[in-house]
Amino acid sequence: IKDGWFREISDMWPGQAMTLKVNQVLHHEKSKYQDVLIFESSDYGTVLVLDNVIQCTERDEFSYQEMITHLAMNVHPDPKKVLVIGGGDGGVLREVVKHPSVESAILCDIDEAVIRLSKKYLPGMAVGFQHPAVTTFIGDGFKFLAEKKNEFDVIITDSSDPEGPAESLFQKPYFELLYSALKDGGVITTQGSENQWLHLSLITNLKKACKEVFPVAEYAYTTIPTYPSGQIGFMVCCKDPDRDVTKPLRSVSPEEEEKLYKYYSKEIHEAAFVLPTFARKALR
Ligand SMILES: NCCCN[C@H]1CC[C@H](N)CC1
Repeated sequence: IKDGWFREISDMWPGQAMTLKVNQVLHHEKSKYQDVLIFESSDYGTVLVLDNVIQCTERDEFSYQEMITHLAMNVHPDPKKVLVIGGGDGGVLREVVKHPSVESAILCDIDEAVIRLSKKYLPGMAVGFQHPAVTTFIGDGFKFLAEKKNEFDVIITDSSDPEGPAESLFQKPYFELLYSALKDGGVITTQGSENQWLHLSLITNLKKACKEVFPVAEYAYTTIPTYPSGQIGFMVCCKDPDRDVTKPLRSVSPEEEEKLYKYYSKEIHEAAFVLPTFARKALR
């Protein structure tokens, strides 16, 4: 933080940096895995930063948390058992438990500090931990998954970026673990390494790795002001070769949508998979 501004400078997005005006630093510590910074911004509410990378802000987190969750949940006919890898701020859990079909929602995050500090400073996201169907594990998601076979209907990988503790969650062996931990017809979403403006080659490789493991693998994106270039993408994959993940299997009325969501809707679900020509060509 310099002269009252936080600057998200990283070699993952060369020559550009989101800056947010800081009112006050609320907490700063070195956890076992990463540097954890939480500050009160002037216009985006409380902000969580890990290793100098913005993870979420109170003002726009709903875009990411809703889309990474409901793009998966709404293309599964009856999701009962859900796993979240990462997601220590609790926002994805808050979204998962909006689905009445959910009997068990398990979260596995490697860093207890993120969970502890989200509960203290980000109550609007950490509310997800309070639901009775939720169980939380602290540990390496990669190792956690290796012991699970044919267990989950939906697995959401809500991780930080490929540089850091989440590195192994962007490689093919991880997608093989996801595949075997899913029941038949299971669905996964993962944070798709940033966006089409910055990392099109990374996304091309990610989609290729997913297609070697899953019969269905599609890339979708959402707009979110505080992520680099104002958007972030997701891989959405399914074990069922006949599932069209670009259209929700289940949806509610527009009135009900306005009660449940601030970003997601069945129209946005379909639009999220419509890519600009340069990206569509690269991801063909
Ligand atoms: N639930 C927190 C979101 C974590 N995902 C982020 C995606 C964009 C990245 N630059 C940082 C992590």
